[in-house]
Amino acid sequence: MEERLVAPQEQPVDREGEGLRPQRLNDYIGQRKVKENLSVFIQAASTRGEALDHVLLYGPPGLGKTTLANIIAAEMGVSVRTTSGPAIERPGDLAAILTALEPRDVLFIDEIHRLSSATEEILYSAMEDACLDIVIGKGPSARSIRLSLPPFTLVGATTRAGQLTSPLRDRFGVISRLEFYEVEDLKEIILRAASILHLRITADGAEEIARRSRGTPRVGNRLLKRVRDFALVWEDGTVTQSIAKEALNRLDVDPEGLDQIDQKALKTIIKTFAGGPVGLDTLSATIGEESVTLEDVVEPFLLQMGFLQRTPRGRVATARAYQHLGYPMPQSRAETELFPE
Ligand SMILES: Nc1ncnc2c1ncn2[C@@H]1O[C@H](COP(=O)(O)OP(=O)(O)OP(=O)(O)O)[C@@H](O)[C@H]1O
Ligand SMILES: [Mg+2]
Repeated sequence: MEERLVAPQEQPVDREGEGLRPQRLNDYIGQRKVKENLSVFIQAASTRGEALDHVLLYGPPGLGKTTLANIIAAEMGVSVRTTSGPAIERPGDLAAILTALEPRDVLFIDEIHRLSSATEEILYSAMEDACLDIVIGKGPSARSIRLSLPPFTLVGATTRAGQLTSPLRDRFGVISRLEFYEVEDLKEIILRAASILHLRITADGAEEIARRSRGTPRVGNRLLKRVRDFALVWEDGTVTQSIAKEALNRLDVDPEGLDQIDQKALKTIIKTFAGGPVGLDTLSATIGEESVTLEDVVEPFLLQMGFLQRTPRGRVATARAYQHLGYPMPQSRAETELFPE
């Protein structure tokens, strides 16, 4: 399958815009609560000359977890060592990383829910007591030695907080959930990106792209780069609202940011399953998408936007979905929505 223009996961086109990643907390737009809290904790830890407490960042892809991890290190004035759950194959790999840290450094572990359990256990004492228990040798002659570590900050990121074990989750002092961005914040992010890329863009042009970006900065930056090409070929290069509309319609990103897969999912629920409820597996088999794709990347956004509801009996299309796609809502269903059981 061709990659979706609105997929929140990272694509090669996103990496050429590395310069767009904000470096300091002040340039990090939106997520006010998360930012304000972190800023207090960072100032307090800096004033005491201590390492910042361990921080867990969770939320859907593309909302700025990796960006924030790097910002935390920059604000603390320390180095960041980056790795990921699947990259750490053996406990020894993690031990090597930990012992090489300088005092107060940040260790960023992306996809932390994918650590092996043996590796995770090493982390427990490292996080809690800043020490490592290593077993040397095998069998009866095996012995355990304890190494002490410099104080450090673990920043963990995950899209699936539910998959974290509770002993690991409990060892984070700060747990921050990133939310989908408001249109106003995305607009600001897009204006900022345009200025870094030396693009001319109108305020309503930025807003049009923002509305279609699924609450996700990564998608916003990607759509901006696409629209830029149309602006250059069709007009004088300035991204205006009409160019943004026209370009994104052509690219099958609708006014609310839904693409063909989202539309297909909703239309199938409405037409084939009379509005639902329908189980995730049945739905994914009918539209020919994997159920993990549906659950991880299609559904969160449709739920957030109020196009879809999750009920114990399955997924249901809302009145808003009927309206957006231009289908009349059957009378019987309109009543259940007005008077839910
Ligand atoms: N608050 C923000 N302000 C401005 N730009 C942002 C913000 N958050 C994210 N971005 C932009 O979005 C891009 C994607 O963010 P990032 O890589 O941090 O997401 P992520 O949450 O780590 O995603 P994943 O779950 O896929 O790892 C960044 O390169 C940056 O350009
Ligand atoms: Mg990331």
